[in-house]
Amino acid sequence: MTIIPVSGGAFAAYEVVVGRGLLAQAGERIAPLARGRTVIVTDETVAAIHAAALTASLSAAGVKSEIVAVPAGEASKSFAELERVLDRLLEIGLDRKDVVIALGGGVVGDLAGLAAALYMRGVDFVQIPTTLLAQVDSSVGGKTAIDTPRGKNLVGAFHQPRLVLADIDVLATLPARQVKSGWAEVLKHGLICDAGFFDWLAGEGSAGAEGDPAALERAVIRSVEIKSAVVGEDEKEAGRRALLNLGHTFGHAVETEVGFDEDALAHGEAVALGCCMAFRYSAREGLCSAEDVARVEAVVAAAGLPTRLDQAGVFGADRLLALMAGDKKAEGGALTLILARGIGQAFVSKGMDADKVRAFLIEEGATA
Ligand SMILES: NC(=O)c1ccc[n+]([C@@H]2O[C@H](COP(=O)([O-])OP(=O)(O)OC[C@H]3O[C@@H](n4cnc5c(N)ncnc54)[C@H](O)[C@@H]3O)[C@@H](O)[C@H]2O)c1
Ligand SMILES: O=C(O)C(=O)C[C@@H](O)[C@H](O)[C@H](O)COP(=O)(O)O
Ligand SMILES: [Zn+2]
Repeated sequence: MTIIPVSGGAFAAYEVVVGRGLLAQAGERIAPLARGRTVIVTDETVAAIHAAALTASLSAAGVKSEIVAVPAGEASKSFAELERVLDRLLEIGLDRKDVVIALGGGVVGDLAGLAAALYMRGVDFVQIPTTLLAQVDSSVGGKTAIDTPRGKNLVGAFHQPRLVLADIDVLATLPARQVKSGWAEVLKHGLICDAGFFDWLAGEGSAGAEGDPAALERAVIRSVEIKSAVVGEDEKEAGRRALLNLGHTFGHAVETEVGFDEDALAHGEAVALGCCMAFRYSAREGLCSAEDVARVEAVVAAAGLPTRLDQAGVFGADRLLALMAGDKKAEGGALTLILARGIGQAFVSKGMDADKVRAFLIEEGATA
């Protein structure tokens, strides 16, 4: 078991516990945080597989729990589901000393975290991430949000969890496509700031993309270390945290354009494609080498993830550009992109020239 602290002057420090068999220990770890009552927000798929182990563990530690389950999938990051969850918390009579537990992937974590941020102006919440993506990324750092038809994560709050329990064993039930989707965010962490980690992911560590638990555990630990360091320094994305958005300006626009249909394109797949696009754009600007681009594409493809826009569908350049202009990193109407001088050397690039980005999108296969 590994404990990674997340701390920054701006928020109360908490721990991310990574290891095996943690669901069975959840009750004793959560009991000191909860006066006696918790509500587990989960999705219907995860509820059927993992909720019983959690409720048993809570009950053994003397912690009462109720379950609120939303439909599985990105469509649950909506105003309608947020309202339904908040109404259930009110109906249950949760008070300010009680705790919300998010048991699920990034969808549940983002939705339950936002509900916890809003309920009675904020109650504590614990993240128990059950997808690889949620363990390496979404459960850490306090970004919570829902989507709107105008774009991803446009309504949300920063609300840090009190505790994160990343149990590697729960990943055994995760479909292979979801493991690969989470792997994209792992690769992203290497691409941002750790070339040695990326080398390991490309070689020996690549077994993680196929679900090997030992490789997954190491990938989760290093990813959380990287994310914890960035978030501790810049909780609200005033600067350096934007690096964690590598691949997301392109990726979120494409996800929005496919109507948040994760069967067509899962979030991690969009990030994989977006990272390849960010590297190609960087090479086009003379910032990184063609060799770096080829390596990134090869490692992404070897993990069974998309590298090119046409693998996600047919898109209009102007429509993608308009969606990118609505990205939260845009300033004064100008796009911000996360670009790279090489593998492990990402940087924030503000004030991008929209005409250049449009020309690039057309080169990438978007229609004029
Ligand atoms: N807040 C952040 O910092 C942050 C970071 C990255 C991604 N995100 C968000 O996370 C979301 C994607 O999260 P995700 O990829 O985890 O998707 P998800 O939450 O939709 O989970 C994917 C699928 O796996 C199922 N599932 C979850 N755990 C399982 C398990 N152990 N066994 C079997 N099935 C399981 C779910 O029911 C779902 O059908 C996106 O909305 C993205 O925007 C947020
Ligand atoms: O934690 C962050 O910061 C990230 O950017 C992590 C991303 O992987 C994640 O998808 C996040 O939800 C994107 O945030 P957004 O601010 O671009 O909506
Ligand atoms: Zn992401």
